[in-house]
Amino acid sequence: MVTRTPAPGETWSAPFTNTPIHATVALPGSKSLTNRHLVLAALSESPSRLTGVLVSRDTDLMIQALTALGAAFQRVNDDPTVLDVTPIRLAETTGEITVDSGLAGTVMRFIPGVAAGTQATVLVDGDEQSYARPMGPVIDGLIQAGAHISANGQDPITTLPLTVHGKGPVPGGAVGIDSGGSSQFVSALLLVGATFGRGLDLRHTGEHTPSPEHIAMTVNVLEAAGVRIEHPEPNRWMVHPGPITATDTAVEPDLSNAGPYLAAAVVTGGSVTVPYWPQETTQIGDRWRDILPAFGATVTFEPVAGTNYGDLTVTGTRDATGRPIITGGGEIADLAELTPTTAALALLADGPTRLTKIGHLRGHETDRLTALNAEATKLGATIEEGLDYLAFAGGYDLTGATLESYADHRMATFGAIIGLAVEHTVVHDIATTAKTMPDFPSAWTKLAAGQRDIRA
Ligand SMILES: O=C(O)C1=C[C@@H](OP(=O)(O)O)[C@@H](O)[C@H](O)C1
Ligand SMILES: C=C(OP(=O)(O)O)C(=O)O
Repeated sequence: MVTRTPAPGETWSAPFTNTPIHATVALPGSKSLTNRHLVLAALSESPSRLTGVLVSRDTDLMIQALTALGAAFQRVNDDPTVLDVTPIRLAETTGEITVDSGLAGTVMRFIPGVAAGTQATVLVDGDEQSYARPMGPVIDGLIQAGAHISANGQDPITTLPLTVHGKGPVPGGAVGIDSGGSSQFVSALLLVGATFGRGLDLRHTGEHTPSPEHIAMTVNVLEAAGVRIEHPEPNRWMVHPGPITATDTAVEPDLSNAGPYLAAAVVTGGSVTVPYWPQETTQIGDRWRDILPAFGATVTFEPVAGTNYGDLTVTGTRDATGRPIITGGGEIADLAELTPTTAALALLADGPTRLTKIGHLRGHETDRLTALNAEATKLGATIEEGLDYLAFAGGYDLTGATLESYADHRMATFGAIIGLAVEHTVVHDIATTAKTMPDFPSAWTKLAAGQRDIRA
């Protein structure tokens, strides 16, 4: 099947089907793991090889940023998913450098700490929309640790663009920040803590830390790279100073991006299998195993003996007439980046769903609570938007509409899921999925057309 990739900004008629989808979908590498491994490989004492690297806008931006700071990435056999990484020599990185973060939270939050240890002046900028994303606590934390950062007179610094004045190893020590706005503030500091002279004793001073899975992921990859890190009490992490020794690593498939494909099984009453699903993982996307049954789906897992992976299969339910049955999801908390996909299911469900503890999503690629409310209204649904929750009554009679993406890959895939079940749904700027899944429009079109083997 020939499918044309829509250009940025183009509208895209989301494919609709009333035939149950049955497919196996092979997913590319995890964005969150790829960008953590890239940073640690670049800060490592010795070279390493990464396989299963995600090729997307966010990961390209990370590679470009680390290259600008002195790392080198060599494709093996011309394969962009296999990279040999030559680390940065921080003391030899000098001059004036500009880093483009695009709209990537991982780049804008993780790079300033790396830049602080160089001898260069590093301007960290991004898309205009990135200026709305919170940066304050991570910059404050780096300054507390002794880094030198300025931002055109902003005091305190709260947003991009900003300039890091690298002056060699950051002294480090005790740091306290409120990471309620994003788990990436904690992750960013932990990732570079071992390069600080005294290491890092980090406390989160606020109440709620969003996305605890992503912090666990950071701790996990640091430990795999030989960094000693302690978590003596909730909201406190101690990183010992010392070398980072990244090893050759295979990146797990992106379980968050599995979401829309698995949701396709639920909304059509079909079944979708994702191979290479890790048996043990820190990815938040592993929560689909619990979330999708709440909407009435069945989830099975077939481990592949002797490996850390297996086949995860999600099967939707249909009534006697063949109509897909989606039950209300009930109350689900702390979904972070899984929220837009889950919201699509909640809009298509017969019963109520309440998504709570998602207030910090107002600082994601767009204000996702406002965006989901606006797009639900266009489809004919009335939902309740609280400061940090969304409530869906369910049983809506949705009508097709032109949905906005807001430069947000997950709002674009939200539109695609709705379109599978609601005829005449159009998604504006589906190409924004390139942030983490450049092949999404063509893979989704093939899926909807009944192709059984999909490479996403
Ligand atoms: O560290 C990471 O890789 C991420 C952390 C989370 O950020 P928040 O804690 O801001 O939700 C998540 O939503 C984002 O997609 C990726
Ligand atoms: C919040 C997200 O991304 P970022 O890494 O840019 O924060 C996301 O992918 O849903």
